Amino acid sequence: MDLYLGIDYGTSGARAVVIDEQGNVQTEVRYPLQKKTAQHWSHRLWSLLADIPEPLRQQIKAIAINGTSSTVLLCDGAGKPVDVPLLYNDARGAVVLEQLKEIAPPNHTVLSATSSLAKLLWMSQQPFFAEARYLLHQADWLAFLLHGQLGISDYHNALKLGYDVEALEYPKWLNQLAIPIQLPQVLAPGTPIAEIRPDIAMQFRFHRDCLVCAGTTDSIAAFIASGAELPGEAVTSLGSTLVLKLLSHTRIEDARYGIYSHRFGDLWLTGGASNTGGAVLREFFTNAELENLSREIDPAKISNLDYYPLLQPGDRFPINDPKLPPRLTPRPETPREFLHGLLESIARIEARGYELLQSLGANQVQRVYTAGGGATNSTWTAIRQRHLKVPVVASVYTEAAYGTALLAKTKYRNSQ
Ligand SMILES: Nc1ncnc2c1ncn2[C@@H]1O[C@H](COP(=O)(O)OP(=O)(O)OP(=O)(O)O)[C@@H](O)[C@H]1O
Ligand SMILES: O=C(CO)[C@H](O)[C@H](O)CO
Repeated sequence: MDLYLGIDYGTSGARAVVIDEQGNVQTEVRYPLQKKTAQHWSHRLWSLLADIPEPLRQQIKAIAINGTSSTVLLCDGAGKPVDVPLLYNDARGAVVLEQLKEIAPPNHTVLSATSSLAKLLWMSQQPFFAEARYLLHQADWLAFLLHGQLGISDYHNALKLGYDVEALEYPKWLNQLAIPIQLPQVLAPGTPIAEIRPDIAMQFRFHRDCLVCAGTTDSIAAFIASGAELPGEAVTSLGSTLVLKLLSHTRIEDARYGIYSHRFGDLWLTGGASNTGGAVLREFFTNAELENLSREIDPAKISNLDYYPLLQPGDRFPINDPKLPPRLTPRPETPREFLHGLLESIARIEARGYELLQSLGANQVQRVYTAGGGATNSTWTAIRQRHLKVPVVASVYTEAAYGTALLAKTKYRNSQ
């Protein structure tokens, strides 16, 4: 039997899913991510591989990995990180935005405090930069651990670095930054890169010809897993963050609102990512409280509490402002009313996001699939449907790792 392994690195956890040729799940493994260091990521990678039953491991033909979008790190010529990674929502690049504005086209995706290019420019001005040879995304570095080749990425991860996903090259204006670093060579997501390193094949008993493929981002992987495939179909990832992806004939880029488009076959995956979402809910409620209190909420009733739920100042989409203050007051008397206000407010932000995408030219939303921890909340689904005014359905598969395994399978098959 030929099998395919997809690995997902999200905000709170790392997961692995093995699927067969028919797309059936053969096994699923998960670990929490507790530290924001590359060393912790690598420990988790070895644990995930070790937990896949050996008979399955031996039949895996291709592996792909997804990571959080715009989580980047610098490493030396041997692939050793020279400093801690900068996570997707790290906005310290705000201080270099004026410099970037002088060279990047107006409204370009990189003109955001959290873009990979803003992070790279910021890092290039730090003392540790002297040791750096390569800039890699989280998914690139994890795949490197398996295939051993440095400096390779995919055009989903490379979008926020400024890579031109239409012309399939780095734009000329990027050279003006003259940052002395090796930017990754960019492949189509899922492209087989190389066979798994022989020592790793030996240690974990993978077949020697198992291929490691170029990866993607966590939210695109969730989109692939969802079953959405037609223009006008969208996927909201309601995990720690709120991410919108709408399949469209039209490409849209607008840094004012943190809107960008990923290349997706012959179409565009338009959308944006907000810092609001489940991480704010988790700050105030346990998962059990979320379930129990949600059941007591009447979703047909509108909560007039108008929050902008954030854990710290700054959002990326649909308001792109690294200083945007959280708004979590007034605090009502009961936890139920407070939760109702939070769910309603996040639903408003989601609806505002889709309205913006459509007003800027994306296809009209026909249906919204949902992935992530928030997808299980039927009260929230009903509130969101009231705002979105289109059917809101659960994704066919909600695990991003499943989408990444599908990507590996499809690209492996096409390459044979
Ligand atoms: N019943 C619920 N209603 C609403 N939100 C929930 C519920 N249960 C869990 N959540 C939220 O879902 C989030 C966890 O979902 P998920 O595992 O998809 O998050 P994630 O951290 O984004 O995942 P990833 O690690 O893939 O990035 C938590 O932040 C939690 O607040
Ligand atoms: O930036 C994002 C998607 O474009 C997400 O917020 C991040 O990947 C974490 O899920």
